[in-house]
Amino acid sequence: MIEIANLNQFYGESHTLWDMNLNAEPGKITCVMGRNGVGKTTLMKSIMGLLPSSGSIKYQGKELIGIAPEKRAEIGIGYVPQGREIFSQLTVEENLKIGLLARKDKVKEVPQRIYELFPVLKEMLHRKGGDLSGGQQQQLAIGRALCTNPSMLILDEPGEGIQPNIVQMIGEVIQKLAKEENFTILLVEQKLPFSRKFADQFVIMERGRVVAENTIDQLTDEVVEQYLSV
Ligand SMILES: Nc1ncnc2c1ncn2[C@@H]1O[C@H](COP(=O)(O)OP(=O)(O)OP(=O)(O)O)[C@@H](O)[C@H]1O
Repeated sequence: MIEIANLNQFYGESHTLWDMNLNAEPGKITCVMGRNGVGKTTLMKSIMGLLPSSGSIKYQGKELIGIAPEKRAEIGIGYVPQGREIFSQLTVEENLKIGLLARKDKVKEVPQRIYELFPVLKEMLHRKGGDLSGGQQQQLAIGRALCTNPSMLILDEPGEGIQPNIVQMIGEVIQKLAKEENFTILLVEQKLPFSRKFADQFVIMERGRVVAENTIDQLTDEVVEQYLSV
């Protein structure tokens, strides 16, 4: 369980997150939505400690504010950033092994489970990250995050710029992690069909604040019209 309370974040003088409160539970997919520029990515980066913020972010009861990003990975939070951030000159295997560096247990080999979830990564193990398609890179970014041995995944727009069948497959993998392995999943996703199909809960942001949250069946056309239509 992640519990965010009174979270504030500033870019210099610019106040971006305002007293944000948000909880995400294990076994569930919580989808953060909102129009462009409302602070979704800023929230994800703040949770990972990549941006300074104040307030409280507790994961499994442990306070994360003041803890370095690499320690947050050690505590069990895996991060799949917007734009994937694959190392294009490194091979698929080398990219995956970067995830292993965050582990305390000194595991040196990529767990087979990653290749079961994403068979294409095994097929392309010795290819350069930069040679992969967008969909393959997204699978690699998720695989690399899973190599840190997390119990929670944060994904920032995993479906962005990816062909629909791969987006679907990624949704199914995330759902499997939540339902079968009790992962806490917090993801930013703009696409309504994806959220409605895979999420359990939604949270809508506007100008750095949470303005609506509920179970996904309550994401009605009226709510969409009010907060998400452009
Ligand atoms: N490095 C930065 N320095 C200053 N302001 C920033 C910086 N990054 C983002 N912002 C501003 O903070 C606000 C929130 O941006 P953020 O990227 O978190 O929004 P978002 O909801 O993720 O948007 P999108 O859907 O376009 O990805 C925006 O007004 C943006 O211009």
